[in-house]
Amino acid sequence: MLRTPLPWLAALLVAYLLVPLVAFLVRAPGQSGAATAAPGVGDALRTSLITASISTAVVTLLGVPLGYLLARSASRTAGVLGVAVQLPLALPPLMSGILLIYLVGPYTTIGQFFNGGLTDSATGVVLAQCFVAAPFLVISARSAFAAVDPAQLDVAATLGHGALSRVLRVALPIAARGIRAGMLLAWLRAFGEFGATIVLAYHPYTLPVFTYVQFSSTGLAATTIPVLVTLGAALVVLLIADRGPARRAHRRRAVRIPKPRPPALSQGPVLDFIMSARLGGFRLAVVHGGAGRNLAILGASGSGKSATLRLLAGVLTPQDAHISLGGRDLAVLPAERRGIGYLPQHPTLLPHLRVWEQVTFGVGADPALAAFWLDRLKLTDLADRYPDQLSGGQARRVGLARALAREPRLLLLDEPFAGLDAPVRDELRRLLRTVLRETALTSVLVTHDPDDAALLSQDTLLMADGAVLQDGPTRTVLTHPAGPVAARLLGVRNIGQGYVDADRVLESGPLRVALPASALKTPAWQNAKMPPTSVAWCVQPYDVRVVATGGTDGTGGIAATVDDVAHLGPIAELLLRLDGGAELTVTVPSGQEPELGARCGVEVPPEAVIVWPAT
Ligand SMILES: Nc1ncnc2c1ncn2[C@@H]1O[C@H](COP(=O)(O)OP(=O)(O)OP(=O)(O)O)[C@@H](O)[C@H]1O
Repeated sequence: MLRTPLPWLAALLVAYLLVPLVAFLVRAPGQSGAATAAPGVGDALRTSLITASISTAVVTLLGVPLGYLLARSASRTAGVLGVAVQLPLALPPLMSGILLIYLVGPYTTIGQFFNGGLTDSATGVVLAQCFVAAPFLVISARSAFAAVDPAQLDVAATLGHGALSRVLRVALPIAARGIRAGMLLAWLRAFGEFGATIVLAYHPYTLPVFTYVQFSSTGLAATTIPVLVTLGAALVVLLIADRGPARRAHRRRAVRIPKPRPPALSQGPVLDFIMSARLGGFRLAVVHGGAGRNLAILGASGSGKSATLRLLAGVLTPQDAHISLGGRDLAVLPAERRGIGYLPQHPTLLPHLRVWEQVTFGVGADPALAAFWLDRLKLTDLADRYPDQLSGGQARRVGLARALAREPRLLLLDEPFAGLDAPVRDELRRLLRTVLRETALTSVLVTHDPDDAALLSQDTLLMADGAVLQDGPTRTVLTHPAGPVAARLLGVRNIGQGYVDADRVLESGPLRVALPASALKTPAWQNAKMPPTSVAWCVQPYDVRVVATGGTDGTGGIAATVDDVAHLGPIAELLLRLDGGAELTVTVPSGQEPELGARCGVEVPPEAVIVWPAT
C-alpha cells in the first residue's frame, strides 16, 4: 500500500499530460480527410526544424554569456536584468510578437534598413522564436553557472588560468549539463512557437502556423498529419537529447605518464605581509613578518584565517595589501600571475577531468614534474580516475599534486586535514612534512590544530576577530601564549584569574604559587603595571603533578578530589577539584591515575606557570 499521496499526485499530472495524446493517437487514424493536409507539411516541417535550430544556436551563443554574468554578479543591475530577461515568459506570445513589431516591423528604422525583410520571412520566424525561447536558455544557464563552486574558479586562477580560460575550461564544462537542458527547452519552445510568429512572420509557414491554417480553413481532420509530424519530430529530438553526451568510457584515452622529474631544490623566499579587507560587516587586518619559511595561521572559527589565505592567493580583493615574497610585491599581481599553489578547504577538483588531467591542468604545469608528484603522493595508480572515484584523502593529495606540478614559489593550504580520519590525516600530514622539507618550499597553513603548527611550521600567527593576537616562532607561541585568549586558542586547559602580591606569590582560590622573577619578564609585562596586581594565569595539564597526599601551603600539594578520569591511550586525563572550589586538568601516564573520587594532592611547578597582567 502506498504510504504517501505523492505517487497519486504525480500520476494525476502524468495522466493529464498523456491522455489527450493517447486520445489523439487512438482517433487520428479514423479521421476522414486527414490526407488532405499532407501537401505543404514537408515544407512547414523543414522551416520549423531549420528556424528552431538557428534560434537555439543564437540564444545559446548570446544566452550562455548572459547566464554566466547573471550568476556571477551580485550587483543590483544584474538582479534587475535577471528579472527583465524572464519577462517574455509572462507575456502571451501574441503580445511578444506585437512588441517585436515595434523593433523590427517594416516601418521601424531597423525594419527599413533591412527593406522589410525582418518580417514575413524566415528571419522573422527566427526573431520571434529567439524572443520567446531565450528565457529558457538564460534561466537554465544561470542556475547551472550558479552551481559552480567559486572556489573552483579561484583555484583555476591560482593555477595560471585567465578570466576567459576559467569560463571555458572550468565553468562551462561544469555547467554543461544544465546548459544542454536549457538548449533542449529553448529548441522545443522555438519549434512549438506560434503566437509571436503569426504576428511577425506569417510566412513561410512553420508547422504550428500551417496547422492553424489547416484547422481554420478545412477543420480538425486536416490537422492530423501536421500534429503527428510535430509530435514525431519533437520525440526524435527528445530521444537524441536524452542520450546525452558520449559516456566517459567512450571518451577514455589511456593516460600516458612521462618519466618523472624531481623539483629543483632551492630555499623558499621569505614571506612578509600587511593586509586589510572588508567582508560585509567583517573587518580584517593582518600583519606578519618572520624569518621562518613555513607559517601556520591558527584561530577560532570565523576569525579570518581563510580570508587571509584568499588575500594572499589574490582571489579576494583587499582594501590595502602589501605582500612581499622574497622582496617582490605579490599584491600588485592578479592571482594567475602570482606563481602560487592554493588548496582551499575542499579539494575543488574539476569533475570532468581525470587525475592525470587535473595535475597537468595548471598553465605551464610540467608533465614530468606532475609525474614525480603523482608518484611521491602515491597517486600513480589512480591517474585515470575521475574525482567521484576518489576518497577524501586521495582527492586532497591530487589537489596538492596539482598545485606542486607548477613548481610554485608559495604554497597556501587551507585546513588540508579537515574531515579526514586519524590514519589518513596522519599520513597526509607526514607526506606534507616531507614535501615541505624536500622542496624547501615557502608555505602558509591554516589550521585549528596546534599539532599541525608544531609539525609543519617554523612561525605561527594566532588570529581572533580579524586581527593578529600573536605572531612569532612556533615554539615560542605554543609554549608562551601572549594572553589568555591566545592560550585558549592553543587548547591550554587550565586558565584562571588571580592576584600576584609584592613578593611575587600568585594566589588564585586555593592555589598559591611563588613565581620566579622570569615569569614577569615576558613581552606581556613590558609596559604593564608590576605586582601587586591582578593577573590571568595558565598552566599546562602535563606540567601539573599529582602527589599522594595534599596540604594547603602550595608546596606540599593542594588537597583535591578526582572528579573525572578519561583514558586517552598512553595518558589519562584527570579533572581534579581542589579543596576550596577551583578545578585543574592534569595528565598522568596511563596506569598511574588515581581512582575516580580518590583524594590526592596537586603540585603546580612555579616555572610552569605563565602569568599575564589582567586587562
Ligand atoms: N564573501 C563574504 N562576504 C561576507 N562575509 C564574509 C565573506 N567571506 C567570509 N566572510 C566573513 O568573514 C569572517 C571570516 O571568515 P573566514 O572564512 O576567513 O573565517 P575562518 O577563520 O577561516 O573560519 P573557519 O575556521 O570556520 O573556516 C567570517 O565572519 C565570515 O562570515
